Amino acid sequence: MYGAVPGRTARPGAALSPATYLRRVMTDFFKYQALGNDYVVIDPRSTGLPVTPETVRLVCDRHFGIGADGVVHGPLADPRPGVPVPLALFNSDGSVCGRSGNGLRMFALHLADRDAGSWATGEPFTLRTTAGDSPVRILDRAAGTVQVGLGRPVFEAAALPLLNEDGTPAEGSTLSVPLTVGEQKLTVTALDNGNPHTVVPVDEPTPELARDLGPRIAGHARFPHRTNVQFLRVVSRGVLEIEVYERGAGYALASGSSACAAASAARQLGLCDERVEVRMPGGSVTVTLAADGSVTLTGEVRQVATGDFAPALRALLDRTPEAAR
Ligand SMILES: N[C@@H](CCC[C@H](N)C(=O)O)C(=O)O
Repeated sequence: MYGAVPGRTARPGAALSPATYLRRVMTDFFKYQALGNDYVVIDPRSTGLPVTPETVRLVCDRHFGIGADGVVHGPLADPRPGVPVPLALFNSDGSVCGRSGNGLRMFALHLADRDAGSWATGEPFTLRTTAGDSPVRILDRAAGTVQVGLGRPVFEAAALPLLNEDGTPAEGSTLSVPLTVGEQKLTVTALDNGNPHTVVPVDEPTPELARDLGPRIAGHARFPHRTNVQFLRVVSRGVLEIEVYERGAGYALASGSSACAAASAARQLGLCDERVEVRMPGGSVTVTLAADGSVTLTGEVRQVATGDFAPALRALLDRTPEAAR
C-alpha cells in the first residue's frame, strides 16, 4: 500500500490504493466550475508545469487548450492546518488577479478532493492571495456547497484606482458616480473587494449588453487597472439579477466577486437587504452582507475533470517563452 498523500490524508498516515494515490498525486490539472465560471487548478505537488501568463493563456484557450475562465495555481506552500494556504489566481488572458470568489471556493474543494483531512470536515480554513486572506468553508461536500468571505469592500476612488476625466486621480466616494462611455452617460458604483468592480444599474441586464458595453467599461481610461463590470437589476430587496463582463476573462456565466460587488453596491444604495440571492445566467448564489460591511458568498462548486496534458500540448506549454528561460 502507498503512504500518505503529500500534504494531507484522511487520517495522518492513512494509506491509499496505488491507483488513488497516483490519480491524486500525478495529475497535471484539476478542472472545476462554479455556475459555469470555470477554472483549471494547477497543483505544483502534482505537476512541474511553469505557470506563467503565456502558459495560462494556452491552458485557458477553449480551442487549443483545456479551456477555462482562469487558472488557480496552488498550494504555493505545503498546506498545514491553521496556516493560511497561499495560491495565485490568473484570468484567461494571463493577467494576475487579487481575488476570485469562485476561484477560491474551487481551490478549497480541490484541497478536500485531493488531500481530504481537515480540509474536508467543514471546519473553516484560510486561503491567501495577493489581495489578502480569505476564510473558506466546505458546508456540504456532496452538494458542492462552499462558502468564502471576501471582507469589506471599499467605495473609495483611490482603492480602484479611479481617475477623473482629465486623467488626474479621483478622490472620495465611488457611489453613484458619472461615467461617460462613448455617447452614453452612465451612473455607476465602483468598489474594490480584492479586485476592482463597476456596478451599472440597468432596467434589463442582457448578455448582449454585457458583451457590448462591458468591454468598453472594463478597459475605460478612467480605470488604469481595468475593472470587472456588472449590469444590475434589483428584482426585489432579496433578489438581484446581474450580467457580468470580467476583466481579463470577458463575458462570464457567473462570477463570485462580481455577485458580491453587485450586492455590496445595492446594499450601500439602500436597494437590498443584508441577505440576497444573486441570479446570474449560470445560476444563483447567496450573498450575506454583515453589519460590519463584511461580505460572505455561498454557492455550488463542482469538479469537472482531472487529467494530464497530452504530449503535444505539454510540448507547447514547455516551449513558451517564459518556460524556456
Ligand atoms: N471569476 C472570479 C473573478 C476573477 C478575477 C477578475 N476577472 C479580476 O480580474 O479581478 C470570481 O469569481 O470572483
